Amino acid sequence: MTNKLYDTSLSLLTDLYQVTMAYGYWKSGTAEKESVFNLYFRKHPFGGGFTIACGLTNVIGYIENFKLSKKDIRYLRSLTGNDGQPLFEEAFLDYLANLKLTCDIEAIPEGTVVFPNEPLVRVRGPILQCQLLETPLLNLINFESLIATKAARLRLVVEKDTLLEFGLRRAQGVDGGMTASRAAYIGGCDATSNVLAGKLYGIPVRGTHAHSWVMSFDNELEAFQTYADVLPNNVTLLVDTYDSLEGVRNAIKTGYQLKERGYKLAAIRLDSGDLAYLSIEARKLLDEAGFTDTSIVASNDLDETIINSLKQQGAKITIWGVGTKLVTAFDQPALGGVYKLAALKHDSAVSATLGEWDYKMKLSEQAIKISTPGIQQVRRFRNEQGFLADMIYNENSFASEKQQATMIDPLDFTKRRKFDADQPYEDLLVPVFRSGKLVYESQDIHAIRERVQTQLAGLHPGVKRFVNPHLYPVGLEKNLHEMKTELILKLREG
Ligand SMILES: Nc1ncnc2c1ncn2[C@@H]1O[C@H](COP(=O)(O)OP(=O)(O)OP(=O)(O)O)[C@@H](O)[C@H]1O
Ligand SMILES: O=P(O)(O)OC[C@H]1O[C@H](OP(=O)(O)OP(=O)(O)O)[C@H](O)[C@@H]1O
Ligand SMILES: O=C(O)c1cccnc1
Repeated sequence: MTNKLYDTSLSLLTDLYQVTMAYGYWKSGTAEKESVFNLYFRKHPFGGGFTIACGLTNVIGYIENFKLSKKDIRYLRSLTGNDGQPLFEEAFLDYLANLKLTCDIEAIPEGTVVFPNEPLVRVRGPILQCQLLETPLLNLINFESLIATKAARLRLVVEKDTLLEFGLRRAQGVDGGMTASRAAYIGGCDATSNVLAGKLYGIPVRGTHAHSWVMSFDNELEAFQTYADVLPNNVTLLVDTYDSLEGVRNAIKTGYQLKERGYKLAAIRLDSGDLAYLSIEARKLLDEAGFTDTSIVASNDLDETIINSLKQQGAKITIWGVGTKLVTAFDQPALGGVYKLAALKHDSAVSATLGEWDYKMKLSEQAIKISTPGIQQVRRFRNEQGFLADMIYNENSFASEKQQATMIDPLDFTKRRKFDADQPYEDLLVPVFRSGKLVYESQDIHAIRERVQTQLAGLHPGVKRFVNPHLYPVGLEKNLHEMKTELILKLREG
């Protein structure tokens, strides 16, 4: 486990209703009933065409540390119902105190591009345990996937430029800041200003200086020169405290002195005003003075739309500092991931073979909210150019090895795609826990970050466009589609 913020047990990080339902299962004798739940989302964030799966490392940390402590149990014992009597009986609290998670968990590795309705995490095990995991899993996957997706969008816009995450001061609390720094790096940032995230997660840290540094001196030039004296090997000067272009001239004077000492003026930073105009003018001044390899950093409420516009305006910025709008996912503050029961084993069943499962689904007046039953896996078909389509199938009604497949478009059942048995594919869900034991080797954060870029390269450019992106094909395997349709009809009939 790499996320040391979660070293202590957070076993009560769940909604009360998970614990009351757990009590209900225990009391009615169904706690051990084997069930399968899927975690998925219904709509991409930010009106985009893709989402980046993120948060699995923290899920692993959470589950590995799952154990209700004596204090947790004491707290649960103190809870009362509306008659003032204890909510839970002692024997149940004993059961919880000795509870060890024994679930099988499959998940799509972090850094993978994912699409609506695909299970990102699949949990199979005693229903009481699966139920308790609903809230923490959603909490851990929703936010990190959201921020990683935001960062990936920024990366698409900045292309080869440097992208710095500056959000800690505006993040949603300590955990919001830490988690966002991790996910932002995975999504495509090059570094963070968050020193604790650097220490705990091994993310590169970068930074410039604030206006207060300049304001604490009698004049800007003295401030710049003192900074260059103290940290000659890390000089990025913030030039906009009084007058940006005058600031660039002072930075150049400081740069000459640095050159004489064998150092260089690494960059200047613009933090207000018209960033296109100022960067173009600053570039001219720097180039005329021979500082052609001094970079221009920009910050100030940036997001992917503003950066895109600045690039189109010919801004001479090559380092982008993005804070608030990245770490708070400003334009869409939550990913709407959900966790739904998809299968329940018959009482009589003793082993998991075909026919022993009751498939479960939730109906809704809103078609988008109808869940999909089955023990699901996601098969991603590809060719040399990239990803072709994702097909969700039920492991009990479709062979896991190579076979011809028919995928049905969920928006138009008459649209079908056939994939031959020799079509290259990858099954996205991989084993993470077996009977509660970790069987997955997590990749390091840098490898996960690289995975995001190779995954994005597999997508058609239309899917990555921000305005009305092309819909990447995701469908149900024919047998699963038929089972789902039958089940809907059965449930609607009565
Ligand atoms: N050329 C530009 N095109 C599009 N957006 C820009 C451009 N230059 C700056 N912006 C963005 O416009 C927003 C507001 O900048 P504006 O210059 O109006 O105020 P400001 O510089 O932030 O003032 P303050 O001194 O309060 O920081 C910021 O989000 C900034 O990133
Ligand atoms: O704008 P963001 O994307 O959140 O990036 C981080 C901002 O934080 C700093 O500003 P500061 O805290 O001094 O506030 P100010 O720029 O609003 O004055 C920095 O100068 C950036 O402007
Ligand atoms: O290092 C910087 O320039 C920085 C860090 C945090 C927020 N804004 C800017």
